[in-house]
Amino acid sequence: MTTSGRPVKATVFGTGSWGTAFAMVLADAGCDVTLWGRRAEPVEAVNSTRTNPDYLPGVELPANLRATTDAAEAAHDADFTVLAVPSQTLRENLAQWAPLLAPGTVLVSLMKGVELGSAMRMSEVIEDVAKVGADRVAVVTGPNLAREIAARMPAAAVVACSDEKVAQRLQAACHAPYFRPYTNTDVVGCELGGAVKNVIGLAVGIVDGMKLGDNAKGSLITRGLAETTRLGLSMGADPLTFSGLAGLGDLVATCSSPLSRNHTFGTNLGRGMTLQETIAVTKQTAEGVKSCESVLDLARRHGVDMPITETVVGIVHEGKPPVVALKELMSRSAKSERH
Ligand SMILES: NC(=O)C1=CN([C@@H]2O[C@H](COP(=O)(O)OP(=O)(O)OC[C@H]3O[C@@H](n4cnc5c(N)ncnc54)[C@H](O)[C@@H]3O)[C@@H](O)[C@H]2O)C=CC1
Ligand SMILES: O=C(CO)COP(=O)(O)O
Repeated sequence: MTTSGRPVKATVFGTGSWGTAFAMVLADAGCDVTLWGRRAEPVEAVNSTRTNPDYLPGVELPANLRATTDAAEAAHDADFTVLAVPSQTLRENLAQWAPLLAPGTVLVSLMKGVELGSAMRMSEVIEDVAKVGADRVAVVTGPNLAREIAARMPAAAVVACSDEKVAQRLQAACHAPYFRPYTNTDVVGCELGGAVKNVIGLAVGIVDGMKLGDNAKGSLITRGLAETTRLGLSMGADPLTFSGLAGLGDLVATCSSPLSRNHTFGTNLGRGMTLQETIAVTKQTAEGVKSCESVLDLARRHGVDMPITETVVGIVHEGKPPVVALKELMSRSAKSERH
């Protein structure tokens, strides 16, 4: 309930896997939820059959969740405006929605990417486009594979906002029996954890596809977290964030799960599929494919060495064969683990 005595109103823009699953979490936590979709078909399916067959087949959605294609209707009066579109289209999408936003609404990013060109994190894009301060922007992240959440399997998550009180309000709004959110005020670290783990997930997928074993996987996860932490430190993040849900937690889930699109994308490449073939069989957003370039851009702007990210860019965008890329990664000059 809000202080005015009515249920918390949340709107989720994006009827993809995570947008729909998180709308379900909010509804199960007692919010009055509206889901906005650009296509009429999934919106009608949500309203008439309580399903979203394209993105969450077999999942029955709660009754206190309705969908619309009308952005003004969706945005009206929302306490929380949740954004769940691909990272690279957020700027263009939000520019259309910004004039419709409810005064005082908190904008919540579900996205795990970095904008190409500007190298901006999603919360920065939101502040820029919606012209709101950091205290009105929150991030939800952590080990939250949408299909598991939609099956109401247990998970913890992080809700991050520079204003702890806002994070606590969002925490209360999305705390469902199977979804346990923790607050954090380190927005930079939480966002970097999510965006970079998609890149490391691609690398681990490639190694899995090449059947290189679990030592290789453990090594990549650990060194992947080391380079994420290096980048985070250079950008003012709290290093502890990376050993939490937004860092290690998310990395472990993605790198072990066949449900992860980034991991699966990498596995297909590692098995020998070409980039074009892999893109053709990938029906949903695998953010790391584009964000590996913007993460590398960010690393270069901050003078940080990110060899695994660089290797992924080489394979995904420069046509480097995985065997060659791996050989180069392994033959880098010897270093201290603290580097
Ligand atoms: N699926 C998952 O398990 C999780 C995903 N995320 C993040 O959530 C974000 C959204 O991912 P998903 O919902 O999984 O993606 P998805 O691929 O399942 O859905 C994307 C949604 O965006 C819409 N869309 C695509 N292009 C668009 C455009 N140009 N304009 C407006 N809408 C457009 C699609 O119609 C769809 O509704 C990503 O940043 C992802 O990294 C975060 C945690 C879990
Ligand atoms: O971020 C995710 C889980 O927390 C989902 O990962 P994928 O985008 O790789 O499916």
